[in-house]
Amino acid sequence: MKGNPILEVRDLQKHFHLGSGKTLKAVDKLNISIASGETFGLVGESGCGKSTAGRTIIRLYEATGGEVLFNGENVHKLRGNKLQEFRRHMQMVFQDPYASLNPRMTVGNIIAEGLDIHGLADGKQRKQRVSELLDAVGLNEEHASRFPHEFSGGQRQRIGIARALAIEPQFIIADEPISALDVSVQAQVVNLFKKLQKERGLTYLFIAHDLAMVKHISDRIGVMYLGKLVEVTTSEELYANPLHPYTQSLLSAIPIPDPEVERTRERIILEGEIPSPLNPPSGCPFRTRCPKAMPECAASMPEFKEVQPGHFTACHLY
Ligand SMILES: Nc1ncnc2c1ncn2[C@@H]1O[C@H](COP(=O)(O)OP(=O)(O)OP(=O)(O)O)[C@@H](O)[C@H]1O
Repeated sequence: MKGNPILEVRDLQKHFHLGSGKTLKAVDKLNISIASGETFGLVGESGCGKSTAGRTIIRLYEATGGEVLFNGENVHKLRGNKLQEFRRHMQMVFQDPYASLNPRMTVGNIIAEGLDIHGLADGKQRKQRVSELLDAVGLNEEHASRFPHEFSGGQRQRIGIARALAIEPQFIIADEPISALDVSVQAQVVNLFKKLQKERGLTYLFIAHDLAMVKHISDRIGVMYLGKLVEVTTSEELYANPLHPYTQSLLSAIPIPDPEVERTRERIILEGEIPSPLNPPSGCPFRTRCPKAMPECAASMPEFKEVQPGHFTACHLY
């Protein structure tokens, strides 16, 4: 990690208590530090707890346990003005650019919502800010009077990004912001995130299930499985030297454009489905699908530790 942490997540837990009296541990003792100006990619299959982690960090959900420190302050203890201030500094971009924009509001009013809530600009100044924001995300000021349905998926996500930027946050949680978009526009939106980061010194938590795209934006990547982090390291290191068998299988599923390499390389096909988080396996949560599982994997949960400089994993092989 480069620089001082802006966000520190310590032993974060989010449990859902279901009607049946059962408890679903969607996020189980998550630890992440993110430096100012860094992009941390959080990846894993559907249902592993990525969105719940993001929503608990930004306090859309109350945490069951652990803490989230933002600029050194415990987010889940903030009240009143301090909470309001935190809400200004951390914003979220959602996955579905169709569902997350109010269809009855003009684009200008959607983008200015944060300015209105926080009383940051009105009249001419508000209009000016909206037009600057549209420009920053590659749209133009005429778009302000239109409605979301008049735009393509990629353009709508640009509007969602402009809305998040309006109150000049330091930190953005992007929850699968490109998953709903056509492959051809995914790279454009990733490039927009990168450009905005450079211009504004933003820090990102970038949530994705697709390891291929996340590589292009992340400085470091954390891989999640059944509510737990199984591996964290830099993007380059994760691709060059994945340690956890789960990461190895995710990487082996990414197609390689060179047919000769693609034909000869080994694919790791995981057997079975992800176990239900309501009834997780004993020991390591991945052991029921792991091609390298050993008896001790059922007996105890491996410790999450630094096995090479800056490279952390939770696996009994190391
Ligand atoms: N509000 C909720 N009430 C009960 N269970 C929930 C709730 N939200 C999420 N879950 C459960 O928590 C687990 C983690 O879900 P989450 O949406 O965080 O995963 P994810 O990795 O982001 O998946 P996806 O990419 O499909 O959104 C899942 O088993 C899910 O069913």
